[in-house]
Amino acid sequence: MSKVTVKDLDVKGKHVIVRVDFNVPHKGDTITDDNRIRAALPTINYLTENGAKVLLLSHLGKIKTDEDKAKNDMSIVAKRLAELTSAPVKFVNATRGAELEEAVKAQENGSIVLMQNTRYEKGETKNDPELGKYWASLGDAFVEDAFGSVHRAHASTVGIPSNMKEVAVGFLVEKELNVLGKALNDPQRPFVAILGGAKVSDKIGVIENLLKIADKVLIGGGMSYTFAAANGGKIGTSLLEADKEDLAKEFMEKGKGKLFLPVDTVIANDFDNPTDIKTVKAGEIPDGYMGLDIGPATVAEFQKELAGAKTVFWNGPMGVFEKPEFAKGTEEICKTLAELDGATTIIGGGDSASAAKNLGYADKFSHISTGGGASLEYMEGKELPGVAIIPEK
Ligand SMILES: Nc1ncnc2c1ncn2[C@@H]1O[C@H](COP(=O)(O)OP(=O)(O)O)[C@@H](O)[C@H]1O
Ligand SMILES: O=C(OP(=O)(O)O)[C@H](O)COP(=O)(O)O
Repeated sequence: MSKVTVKDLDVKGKHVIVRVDFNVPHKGDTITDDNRIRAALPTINYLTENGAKVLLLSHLGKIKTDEDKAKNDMSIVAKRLAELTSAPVKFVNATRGAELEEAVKAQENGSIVLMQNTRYEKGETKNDPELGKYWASLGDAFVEDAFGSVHRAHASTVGIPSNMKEVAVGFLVEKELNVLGKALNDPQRPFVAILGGAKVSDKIGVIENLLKIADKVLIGGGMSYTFAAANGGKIGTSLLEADKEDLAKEFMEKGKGKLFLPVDTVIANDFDNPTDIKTVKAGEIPDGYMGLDIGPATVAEFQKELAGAKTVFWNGPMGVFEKPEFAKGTEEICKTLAELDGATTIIGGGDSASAAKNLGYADKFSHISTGGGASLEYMEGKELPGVAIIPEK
């Protein structure tokens, strides 16, 4: 079974609304990573080259105050998009009303209108039925290509397609579903998952599901200390979610033989100003010290478990990789994955994707998802509302 795709639509001369994820990191007016804009280009260019009149919708940032609005003006994305595509791009500083409607009406075949930030509308994140219906009225067809946002049931991701007949996924969503879907439903084995990051509570669903599906689950990062504590280890002032210790115990019980935890850890006396850094065995952290990275013995152990893997899914750094003193574990794991022979290697967005990019290994991975939250929810086995709303062929 596969979803209706943009290729199944007759788009010539039609107004096609495309929900993209242009939620790009930016400092002031400068976009610091334009990957999400580039990732949407195959769909955008296909549509313009085939004579569609394209209306692009996206959110940018989280909008609570007027200051948030000013900081997340979509016009900065319009400028970058115009540099990346040969189709004409018109930015409309409105999310509804005459200016937007007239700009859409005046479109020539093969042109693009990019609307202001969808979250300038309060009804967007509430999936206000009136808003979804109104946006749907601006087009003849709808294409869902915002993979990073398909776990959100918002007016632009779910409201619009619920009000339209001609709906499809774009090439980016199609590719993400193919790669992640293969790992989840029919992985080449051995399938090894590496999970890190700060908190167990953010990763409960994914640990649970991957313990069922993967052959091995390797756990590092801040969340590994809750497991160490649950094992009766000493963890000093490391990150601890005491209310998740029982769950960690349950995971260790269920995952016997396939769940691997750090055997050593890099510790420091202070997070902000570490003056004493050393490596100790896991569960033997002295009082007043905190664990901030996996140690070299853990790297070696994880490398052993990764040897021969045919599918790898990685989400979450192994330590506080933003600080060079505690980045080694994440760097070594990233390098190991980049060098794995004949394996499908997938990064589930977020900080692990930034780490791979910063280290210059991005092109060594089979797939780096454009969605952090979305890829995690998918790997948890959850239904993604923005995908569910698009029919199967
Ligand atoms: N041992 C640790 N102690 C404190 N924070 C940690 C530790 N290991 C990793 N982190 C932090 O976890 C954060 C990333 O976690 P998370 O958001 O769950 O990952 P991702 O974005 O890849 O899903 C990073 O900011 C990193 O510094
Ligand atoms: O950046 C995003 O999510 P991600 O950081 O989980 O990849 C998406 O654009 C969704 O944004 P949101 O979490 O504000 O709804």
